[in-house]
Amino acid sequence: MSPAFVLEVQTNREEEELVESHQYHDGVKHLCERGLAKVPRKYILPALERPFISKKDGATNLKLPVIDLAKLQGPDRVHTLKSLSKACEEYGFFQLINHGIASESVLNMFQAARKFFELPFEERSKYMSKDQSVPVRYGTSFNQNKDSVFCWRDFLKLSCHPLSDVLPNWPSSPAELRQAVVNYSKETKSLYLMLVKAVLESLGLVETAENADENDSCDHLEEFEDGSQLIVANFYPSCPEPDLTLGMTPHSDYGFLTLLLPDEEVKGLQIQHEGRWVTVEPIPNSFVVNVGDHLEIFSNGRYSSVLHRVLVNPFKSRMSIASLHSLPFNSMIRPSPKLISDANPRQPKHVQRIQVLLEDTQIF
Ligand SMILES: O=C(O)CCC(=O)C(=O)O
Ligand SMILES: [Fe+2]
Repeated sequence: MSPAFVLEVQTNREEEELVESHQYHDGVKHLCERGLAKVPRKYILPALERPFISKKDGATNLKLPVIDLAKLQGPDRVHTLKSLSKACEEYGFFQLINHGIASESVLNMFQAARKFFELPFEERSKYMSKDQSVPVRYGTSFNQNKDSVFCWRDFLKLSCHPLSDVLPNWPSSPAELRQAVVNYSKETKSLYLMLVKAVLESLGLVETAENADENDSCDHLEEFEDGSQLIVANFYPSCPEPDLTLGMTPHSDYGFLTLLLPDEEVKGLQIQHEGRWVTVEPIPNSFVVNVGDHLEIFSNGRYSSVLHRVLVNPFKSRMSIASLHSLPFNSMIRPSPKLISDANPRQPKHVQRIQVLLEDTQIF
């Protein structure tokens, strides 16, 4: 074979890959709409990273520890705080029931997000951007600018703080989206603040509700009130070969807490627990809440930001809505001094696990 011929074949292949990779950047939904019988090479994970490599993986469904918000606010608070602490230490996850957010608000949020994903590609693609700091971003995979293998997910990310600044940038279509996200983000923010208060209390950083000096606990909460909030709508189309790819590859969330509404009909979220992948069984009308990297750092490793991932399936698309919360942009996240002691020294290893970092958040 002449060198010129080899070069030509190589160039053609590179060109093909370029054309292909452009298609992949348009998202999985767009790709599936054109009909797919097989998973394209770009989404095929190396054999050892595929979802069903071990028989044990995913064989068990897991009922996460349940925290009842109504009990957290009543006479059972101290006992419930202990359960909260145990869940954050042992699982990094819990399900929150009786959360008080109206089902209408949840439904409207899901419906608006679903309608967004159903818009023609030209409309959705207006919000594609490489810039991670923009207040609205439609995209695909985990980080499409870095991933060598893509995951089977499209997303819409809406920055929610401060609302008055970001709102004019949010998609104007579908018509109901802005109002649905405003309502939902306000409700999840106040729920998050209740949970943060409980978390601080469970770590012994504020006094129990009955004894607390109002001003003292408010001081602590101010930074959290002004914190960042990102709402992420995830869409995972059904997949012809689900054992070759993942909706989201193993990751931990960057913030303090994530309040997740998983699809109630379609399972898919798996967490790493006791050395294996287990599938979360969502309880209807509840949130799945997880500890993020910033809380792991802040708690000096007492609470765990646990790896999780998402399976896809050949039958049905899946949706989830995540609300990720942390301190304001540019804040320093470091272990609370009260949680560092000779017996529990500062744990630098916990800082290294951060995988998704808001660009301006410093961690040291
Ligand atoms: O779709 C899910 O159940 C999980 C989504 C997730 O992990 C995330 O958005 O960070
Ligand atoms: Fe996550």
